[in-house]
Amino acid sequence: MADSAQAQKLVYLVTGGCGFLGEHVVRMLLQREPRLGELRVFDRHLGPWLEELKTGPVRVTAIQGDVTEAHEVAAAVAGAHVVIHTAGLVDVFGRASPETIHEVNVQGTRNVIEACVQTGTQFLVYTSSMEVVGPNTKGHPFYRGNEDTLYEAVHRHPYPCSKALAERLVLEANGREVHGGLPLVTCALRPTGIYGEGHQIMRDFYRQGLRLGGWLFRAIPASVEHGRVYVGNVAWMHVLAARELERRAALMGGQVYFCYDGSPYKSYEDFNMEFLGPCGLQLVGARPLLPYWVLVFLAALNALLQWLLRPLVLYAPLLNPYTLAVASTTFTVSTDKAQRHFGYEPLFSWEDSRTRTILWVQAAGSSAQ
Ligand SMILES: NC(=O)C1=CN([C@@H]2O[C@H](COP(=O)(O)OP(=O)(O)OC[C@H]3O[C@@H](n4cnc5c(N)ncnc54)[C@H](O)[C@@H]3O)[C@@H](O)[C@H]2O)C=CC1
Ligand SMILES: CC(C)CCC[C@@H](C)[C@H]1CC[C@H]2[C@@H]3[C@H](O)CC4=CC(=O)CC[C@]4(C)[C@H]3CC[C@]12C
Repeated sequence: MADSAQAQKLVYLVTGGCGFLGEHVVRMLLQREPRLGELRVFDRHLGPWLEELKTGPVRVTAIQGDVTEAHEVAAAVAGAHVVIHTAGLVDVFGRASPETIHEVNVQGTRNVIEACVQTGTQFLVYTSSMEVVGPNTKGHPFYRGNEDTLYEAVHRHPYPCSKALAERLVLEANGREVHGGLPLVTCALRPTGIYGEGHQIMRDFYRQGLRLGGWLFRAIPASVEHGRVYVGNVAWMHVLAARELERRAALMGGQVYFCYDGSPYKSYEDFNMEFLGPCGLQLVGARPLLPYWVLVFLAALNALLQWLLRPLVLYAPLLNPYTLAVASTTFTVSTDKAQRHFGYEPLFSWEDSRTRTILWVQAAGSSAQ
């Protein structure tokens, strides 16, 4: 990827390329990366939509594989110039065991790093999460913070623990010598709560509202701000970061970047209503209908039931002590680091992001998608 090879076509690998974010990264690369020569999409479950991409000018290679299998990862990485590692087990509901979450998120990331080192792939962008910072278990607010804001990051839940460990591995790997003698250049992107087309929890809230006759009931005070970012902008940030890692290796290598855009600061529920409202739902109550201690009790009861029922059935409701703590603690970012370091500007305005999401909720809510 030297100056003389400006026209060189590059091979990109996207792990988790069939997930909610991964699919947007894949489509964004195809639309906006002029140097793309081959796109490898690696996922445990390949989506049927990949077939339609194979007819375009860029070679799209679908690879069914598991990031926990080092040899499968190494085979997929071999010959790639850039890896965008989005694959992960996103589970804060207790569906998977802590061991499985660790295996996929930490060992999987270790496998990706080692594959880059062994095969000589020099550029790695990792999808981290706001959760590597917080909210912490003490419920301290993180109000319009940035990458340098001091915050007591205390993790107990397996998901944020795994993302924090994996992020550290990626950052520590920056500068390692890869096969061929060049240095590995890595960075980590930390999205806040991602929304947009394909957001399953949003679809679930919509369906639940429809079942309740069009009503949703406020659980969290409107004053609690929750950071959200549109999936198209998160994808765009990945594409830009991957593109600029080579040119700005000294500046970007080993750095973390929060993902941000023009989405407004609101509570989790009020933000969701930006989409669910136009789809005909109403949020009842200016204040939470239940006192907070009742929610704490219900969340604890859900956790107990999950544990008791585990031998018989998987009981994994949205409300548990961890999700309640995340939803009821202010966590918002305000930063321009990605703009300063690699020229990121959101590709989609808030109005555009909102419209696209509303159209998707309407379509997804009424189909079996
Ligand atoms: N959804 C959100 O709000 C946020 C997500 N993130 C991170 O973004 C990344 C993508 O998340 P989403 O798209 O929301 O999740 P997702 O569950 O929709 O996508 C993850 C993809 O990874 C694949 N995958 C899981 N285990 C795998 C394995 N062992 N081997 C190969 N592929 C595997 C899944 O099949 C899936 O296609 C994750 O790393 C997550 O931690 C970060 C912040 C917020
Ligand atoms: C009435 C209930 C208390 C409402 C429950 C909402 C929760 C299911 C969601 C509230 C906040 C979400 C999390 C947040 O957006 C940050 C995240 C980052 C990630 O990396 C993965 C997803 C998530 C943990 C996200 C999950 C759902 C919530 C807990």
